[in-house]
Amino acid sequence: MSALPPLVDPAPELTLAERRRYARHLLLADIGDEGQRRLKNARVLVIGAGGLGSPTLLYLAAAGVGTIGVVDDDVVDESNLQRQVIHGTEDLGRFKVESAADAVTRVNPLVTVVAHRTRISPENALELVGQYDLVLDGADNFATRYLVGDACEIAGTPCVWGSILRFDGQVSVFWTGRGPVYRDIFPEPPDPRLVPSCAEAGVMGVLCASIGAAMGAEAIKLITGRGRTLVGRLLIHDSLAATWREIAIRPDPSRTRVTDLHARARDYSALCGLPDTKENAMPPITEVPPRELADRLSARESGGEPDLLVVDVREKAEHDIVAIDGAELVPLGDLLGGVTHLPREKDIVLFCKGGVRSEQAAHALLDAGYERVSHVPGGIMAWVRDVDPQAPTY
Ligand SMILES: Nc1ncnc2c1ncn2[C@@H]1O[C@H](COP(=O)(O)OP(=O)(O)OP(=O)(O)O)[C@@H](O)[C@H]1O
Repeated sequence: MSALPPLVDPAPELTLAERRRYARHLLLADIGDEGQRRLKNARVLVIGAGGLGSPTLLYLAAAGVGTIGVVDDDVVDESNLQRQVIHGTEDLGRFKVESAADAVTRVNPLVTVVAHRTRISPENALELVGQYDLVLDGADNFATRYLVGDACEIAGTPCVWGSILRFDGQVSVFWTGRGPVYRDIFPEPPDPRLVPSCAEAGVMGVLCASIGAAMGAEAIKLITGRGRTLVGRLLIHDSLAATWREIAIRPDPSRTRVTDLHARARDYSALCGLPDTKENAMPPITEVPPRELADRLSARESGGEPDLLVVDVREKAEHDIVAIDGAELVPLGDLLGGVTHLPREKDIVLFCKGGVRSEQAAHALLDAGYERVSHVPGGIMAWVRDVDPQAPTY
């Protein structure tokens, strides 16, 4: 097997407590005392304490990776617990980085965990990545994947990348100078209509363990310089068929290297949810707060507001959990794909779960020549909070 040189120098020595704890690693010829000391000296940044971040963080901690950074700005939601096993029911509503940091310390108090309670963005990505030897990308959106891939390319840092959707997963290692990077394999951001998120399409929870464990193994091999890594290979897992296959991947020599994250800010923000820079900002969409929408829907009931058309751009499965009476369901993909044509004379108010998809739908309608288009900031989650607090959330 052709191994890469170890990423990290060994720490001077292991303590007695460490020797006891890592005894089963010390027995392995390919880890042993030296490999364990390299793990002790390693600094690894995990992007996202969600589905993939959960198992990778727990296993990296258990394995004795000396410094583990975790970056996330989200809080634990009930719908996360089906797969984000680093969080428990008692952690609902807590910041994920805080809940994850507590879990890491419970698993292994000998490692240091650094909680970065923020969203990785073009402004902070290089500074964050620059503090670590290795990055594990467990984010759930393309904007972040491109951003993390670009930041790692600029910093020369290897990135263990994983992705999951429904019953399928993929994993690889991107490392400039050694093999391809994310943009070599996925040169252009995909059409947002073709890339549903797990929140829209669903994901089998246990898949996080399969892909997260593969990511953790790559991290250990990179740090210790043992085994054959996934540099130059993309592993594709179909859990329904119980197959793992691999394809060879290589750098694209014609690709222009990314050297400036800010120049790419539009790419990231256009994809999903990262803030636009001032020069790239799209015109703001008129906002209809939930209470105002409730008033307008009541007015429509009694004959006022005859032109009001409220459109829910979420998926049917989400609509089945919680809905707004009197709204019409037109999933974003159908709306953008032209499957459904909304009447131009209506006063259209769009909403989704949190306000991202409805804003995207609003821009598409305005681009298509519609004039009376607005959306509900914060989506149905804000509606539940402000208008219908008894309704279920997800
Ligand atoms: N730019 C980013 N910076 C920091 N954390 C991020 C960024 N993008 C995504 N994440 C985090 O990555 C994690 C991904 O987790 P996961 O794929 O399980 O989805 P989720 O957002 O928790 O759940 P759902 O999509 O079902 O609402 C989330 O906790 C999310 O907050």
